[in-house]
Amino acid sequence: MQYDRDHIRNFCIIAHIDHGKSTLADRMLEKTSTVAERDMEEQILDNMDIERERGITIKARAVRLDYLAKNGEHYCFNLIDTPGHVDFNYEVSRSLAACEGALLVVDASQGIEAQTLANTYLAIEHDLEVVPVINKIDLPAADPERVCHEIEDIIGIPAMDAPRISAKSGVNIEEVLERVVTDIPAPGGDDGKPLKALIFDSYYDSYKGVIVYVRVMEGVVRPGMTIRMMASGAEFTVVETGAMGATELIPMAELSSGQVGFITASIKTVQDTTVGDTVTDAENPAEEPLPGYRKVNPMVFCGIYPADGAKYPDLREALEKLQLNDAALSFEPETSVALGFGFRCGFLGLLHMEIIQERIEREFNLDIITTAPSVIYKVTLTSGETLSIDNPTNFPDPATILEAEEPMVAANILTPTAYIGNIMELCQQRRGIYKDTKYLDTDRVELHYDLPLAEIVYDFFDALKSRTKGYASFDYELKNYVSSKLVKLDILLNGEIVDALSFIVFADNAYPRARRICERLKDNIPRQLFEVPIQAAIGGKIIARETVKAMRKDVLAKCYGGDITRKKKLLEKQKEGKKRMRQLGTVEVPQEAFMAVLKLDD
Ligand SMILES: Nc1nc2c(ncn2[C@@H]2O[C@H](COP(=O)(O)OP(=O)(O)OP(=O)(O)O)[C@@H](O)[C@H]2O)c(=O)[nH]1
Repeated sequence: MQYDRDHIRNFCIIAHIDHGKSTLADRMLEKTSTVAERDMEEQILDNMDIERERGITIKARAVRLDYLAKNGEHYCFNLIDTPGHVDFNYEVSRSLAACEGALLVVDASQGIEAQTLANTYLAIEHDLEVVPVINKIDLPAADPERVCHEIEDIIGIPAMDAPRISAKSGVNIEEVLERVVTDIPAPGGDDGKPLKALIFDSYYDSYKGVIVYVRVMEGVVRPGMTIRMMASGAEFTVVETGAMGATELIPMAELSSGQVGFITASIKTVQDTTVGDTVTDAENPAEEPLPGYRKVNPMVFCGIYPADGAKYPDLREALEKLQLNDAALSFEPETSVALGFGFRCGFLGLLHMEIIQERIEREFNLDIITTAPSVIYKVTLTSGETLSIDNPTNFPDPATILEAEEPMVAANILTPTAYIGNIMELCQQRRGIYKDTKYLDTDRVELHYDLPLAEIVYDFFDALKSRTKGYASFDYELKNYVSSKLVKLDILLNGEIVDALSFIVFADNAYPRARRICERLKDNIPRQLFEVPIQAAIGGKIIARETVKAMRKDVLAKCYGGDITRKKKLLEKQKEGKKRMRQLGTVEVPQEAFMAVLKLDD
């Protein structure tokens, strides 16, 4: 069906995690018969397995719906799904830039939370029309009246007549669809101008190459045209253009301004189609790209090694395949004395890192060992040279360092007032610098802290949740680099440095941290045939020590009598048990030890 621009609505759904964004999207697909009910798999928009299991949306997706409104006219809805986690904030901002409006879903039992605010501010910044929707009215704890007031008081947009719905049981979904028609403006744009299309997502398809999701702002794009990516400069000939159905791509002769759709052009890698870039016509290029493009840099790094060294090529293949679809994932080969050949991998944040690790293990069936996550430190040497260090092993000798700097983030913590004390204590422990407190209403505040990224990277979010019974939410963005007293802590097992366990720590915390790590390693390393000293050292000076006592474990001891098959079985079993162990020098270390080192919070 053809729609004129007045009958197009481009919008997204924004919400705090778990407030029901994906469920509402599914209901809208159903009600507009975009997907027949029998084909309706739970949460079509979340189409990765892990997403479905974890119930979180990782990548932005878009879908086109045809809606027959009460006024008897057909409307084309382009619904753009946005990721819901702080790691993916940039992708969210690009998805918003593709829209004219946003449905703001708020859980009627929870009210406004950190991501609700963060996303709403982003939407307002992008001049979107924000339409509040109160969800989960079926819950006994639902208090839609209070939540409407909250939206008016805190965000400052009218909300008293917001649709009150239950996305789960399908109550009042029609009302939401009508609001999209009446409240969200139609897109603008001029087909006569040179092409400008915003890339807001892309993924790799083994038949068509990269499928680029775009919002056309000006001009027209059609098959046969030569297009240029304005940031990367790469040029391609368009093979196909069209719209996104819920389960398939629908080819169309062209995409004109105001429309959301896809382009294929035999593009081999998503690196050529970075989110936020502008697609233009190579023969009649736009003068300026669309605003807001940013190169996304990984913030957190860790080493990934195959548990079985022979699987190194398989690990490379897995990472290459994952990267086809994930421009934010970076990796390069590295070697560790302890772990052999592996890769240094860069991620947007911890969630992103966990997702990639999980996918390598599940989708590629590889056992891997990951080293402690690290941020990028900047070091200026006495020679004047400056270094970026993403691997603790490369941290230079303290004597050669003039200045070391670490990344700071501006953190935004939303909490009921009852937990302010607990949170301040936690932030203090993590070297946070208090900025200010903003009272949102009588029982809720927003705390602002500057925190070192290294201190929140591993378990800050969990620690925050446990100190606030899950009520606080948290959001951050990279702020700047500040000078800091940093040292490299080395761990020695049986007198040998294990490079994969080295990490960088704030100098004043080095002693307690070293002691704690030695204790943890002692708990995690099983007894061996000989006594194993565990030591922590800074630049050769030992600052903590524990010992794993020797023990001889003879698995055959129980096997008196000579049944050889039983003996074999026991030996096999012992071998199984060993698989997850790693020989580090002379000592066998289980995989868990690598992560145990990082748990700061007891
Ligand atoms: N009782 C009730 N539960 C709901 C309703 N809508 C969604 N849920 C449930 O809330 C949980 C989260 O819903 P999702 O739609 O996955 O939330 P989301 O906002 O998409 O979450 P992310 O994708 O992780 O940001 C799921 O268990 C849903 O079944 C509702 O109207 N009532």
